[in-house]
Amino acid sequence: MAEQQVFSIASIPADGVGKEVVAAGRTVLDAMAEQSGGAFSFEWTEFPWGSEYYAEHGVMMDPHALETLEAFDAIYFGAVGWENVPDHVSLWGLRLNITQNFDQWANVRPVRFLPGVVSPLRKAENAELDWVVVRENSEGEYAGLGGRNLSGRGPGNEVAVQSSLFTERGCERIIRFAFDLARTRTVQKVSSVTKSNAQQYGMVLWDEVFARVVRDYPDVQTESVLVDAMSAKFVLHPEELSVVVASNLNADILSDLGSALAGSLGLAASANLNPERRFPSMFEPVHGTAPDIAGQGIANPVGAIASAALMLDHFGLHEEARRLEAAIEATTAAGHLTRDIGGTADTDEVTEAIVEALATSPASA
Ligand SMILES: NC(=O)c1ccc[n+]([C@@H]2O[C@H](COP(=O)([O-])OP(=O)(O)OC[C@H]3O[C@@H](n4cnc5c(N)ncnc54)[C@H](O)[C@@H]3O)[C@@H](O)[C@H]2O)c1
Ligand SMILES: O=C(O)C[C@@H](O)C(=O)O
Ligand SMILES: [K+]
Ligand SMILES: [Mn+2]
Repeated sequence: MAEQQVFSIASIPADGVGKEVVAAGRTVLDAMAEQSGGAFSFEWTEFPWGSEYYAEHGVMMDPHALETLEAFDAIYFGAVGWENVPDHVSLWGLRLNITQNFDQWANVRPVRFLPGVVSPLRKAENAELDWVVVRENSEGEYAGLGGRNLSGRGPGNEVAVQSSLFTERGCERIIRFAFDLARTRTVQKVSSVTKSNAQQYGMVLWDEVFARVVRDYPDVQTESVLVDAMSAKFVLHPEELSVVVASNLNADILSDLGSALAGSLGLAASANLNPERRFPSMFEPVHGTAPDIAGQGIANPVGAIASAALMLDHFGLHEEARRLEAAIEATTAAGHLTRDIGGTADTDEVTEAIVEALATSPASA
């Protein structure tokens, strides 16, 4: 028998529904390991970092957290943000602390339409819709550059500067990533998104890099679209999309729009990748902590479980990743739906249904 593959995963459920959906994802992955008959398994270490940790320690994560996390094969993340901590403190203290320090510069966010889930898009009824947002995840509007109270102008006159950073290397690596991804897809097309009519420095640089990189991929269709027009295109002509590459903030917004069009924020998966594999990559649902429904056991676990499928891909377990995606589809098709997508099932029921769907499809390993 082949040697058992053991993957060590740091889980950081953090806050709100993050805890509920990470628990669901772990249940599913452990069931898959069990079904593999010993071919692979997951060694979990859970970290208590997040807003409750902040209340106790005054920091979002342990001061040595990054050193600790470096040893893992991957990070499985929930969501961060709660009312006791300002959102910019919790986000920078946890999610962005990890993505930026581990140079997880490519954030892959597929927009997937699932059987049995009603989309608010009329087009979804008669077109095969399937696209992926590639988010630049290391610079742009999230460079963290700026400051407040620059010259002590006195009460009522405060000023703040928030600068974007665009580097030629940063643009080039994410644009090439988008093209390489497009080559693996049925429709080989890359749509580049900026706002370069107004943002005349950084986003013009992005456009110029895009125009240069395009020449290396003559087999791939391309377009350059302004972000306001792209948001309309998501709604009116989504069938024309395959890979959509955009800066950090623009892609953040577009990916929530994409999830909503597919039916709910609770469905969308994401991978924060360090493609060089110098650091661990991090897998998390696109959504946040959903304070309005947290603690009730009704969160949609599909986004987190589909993120686990992206993690399986990262481990090289591609057939298992496809098997998990098929199990998610079988589950929604059979009507196991949480409330956000019009059903009545709770988190555990959907999770169990996915585990059962896996049990009836043969393991590949
Ligand atoms: N990556 C992250 O950790 C991340 C992402 C987004 C927001 N946040 C944080 O989360 C907090 C809440 O932010 P928000 O309200 O803007 O966005 P949100 O994604 O938490 O919630 C927006 C809406 O989507 C719904 N929703 C989200 N996930 C769901 C799920 N799994 N199942 C069913 N419904 C779901 C919520 O109930 C809410 O109505 C803030 O503190 C914010 O900073 C964190
Ligand atoms: O933009 C962020 O980093 C927070 C959140 O909105 C996300 O999509 O991860
Ligand atoms: K998240
Ligand atoms: Mn977001």
